[in-house]
Amino acid sequence: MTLLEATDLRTVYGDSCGECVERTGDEAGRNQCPVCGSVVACADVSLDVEPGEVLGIVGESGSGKSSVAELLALERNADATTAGDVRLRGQDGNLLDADYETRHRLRTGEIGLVHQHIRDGLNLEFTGGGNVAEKLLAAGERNFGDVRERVRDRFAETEIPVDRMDDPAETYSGGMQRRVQIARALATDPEVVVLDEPTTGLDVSVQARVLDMFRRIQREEDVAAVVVSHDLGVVRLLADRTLVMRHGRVVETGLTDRVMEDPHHEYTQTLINSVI
Ligand SMILES: Nc1ncnc2c1ncn2[C@@H]1O[C@H](COP(=O)(O)OP(=O)(O)OP(=O)(O)O)[C@@H](O)[C@H]1O
Repeated sequence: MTLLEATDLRTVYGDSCGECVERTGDEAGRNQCPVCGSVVACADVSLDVEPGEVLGIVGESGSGKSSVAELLALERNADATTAGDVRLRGQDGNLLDADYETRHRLRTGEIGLVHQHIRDGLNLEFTGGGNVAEKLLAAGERNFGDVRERVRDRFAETEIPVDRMDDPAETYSGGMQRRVQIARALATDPEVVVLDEPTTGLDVSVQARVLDMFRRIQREEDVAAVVVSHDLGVVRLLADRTLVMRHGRVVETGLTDRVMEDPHHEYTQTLINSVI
């Protein structure tokens, strides 16, 4: 049974004139409405994630990936800017319409998010361990000893030196901060984690180690994930299925191996050729 299902996700920045969606997208070759200037960050985006599956979302900068990630991670609710339907197995109704408390509960318990920018995902003045503990406390854990034990386990699993647990996160290297973010996202054993550009700001050798670490944990714990990246290599390494975005629309979707080896859409072909 599908774990996470999203239908017709849409985010439009600006006072939409009503023609924005039909005047933008892949065929129109732009994401900005020529009539009113609104930016259609994403529209008509539908996807599903099976339990334990990794879905990749790839596309160039500005193609709408983070906008989709924000909606999937329940960072936003339906408002004048956004629309769509997000459902999680075992939960009632469209979660974009859910009240604040329900979304907060799901964000602390069932859906983890690794933000693109460290500053959005971590409080750098807190200790590294405190950043992970905060998530457990928000989810209702009250026993200090259990919280510390859990943080220690997550540090070990994400390969952060446990003896740095009580140091401020701002004293960590970029790779360690990214690992803390992943440890935090996984702290409460969520059903699904959304990783938005997990390699941003890391040099290549650190990127590879962080991705290998995530892949190992993802497989061991069988947690589902949505991995958003402009980097085909990241998606190729992690994702079972891949969705390609351009100008706020999905232009191709399929098994990652198929998309990489036999891309159907001209844009996907260009993306792949630019890497080879
Ligand atoms: N707050 C905002 N106000 C206006 N436009 C925005 C806002 N946030 C994003 N956009 C625009 O929406 C479009 C999609 O942005 P989004 O961040 O979702 O793309 P992306 O594929 O994740 O790119 P990147 O990897 O560079 O973040 C872009 O054209 C962007 O400029």
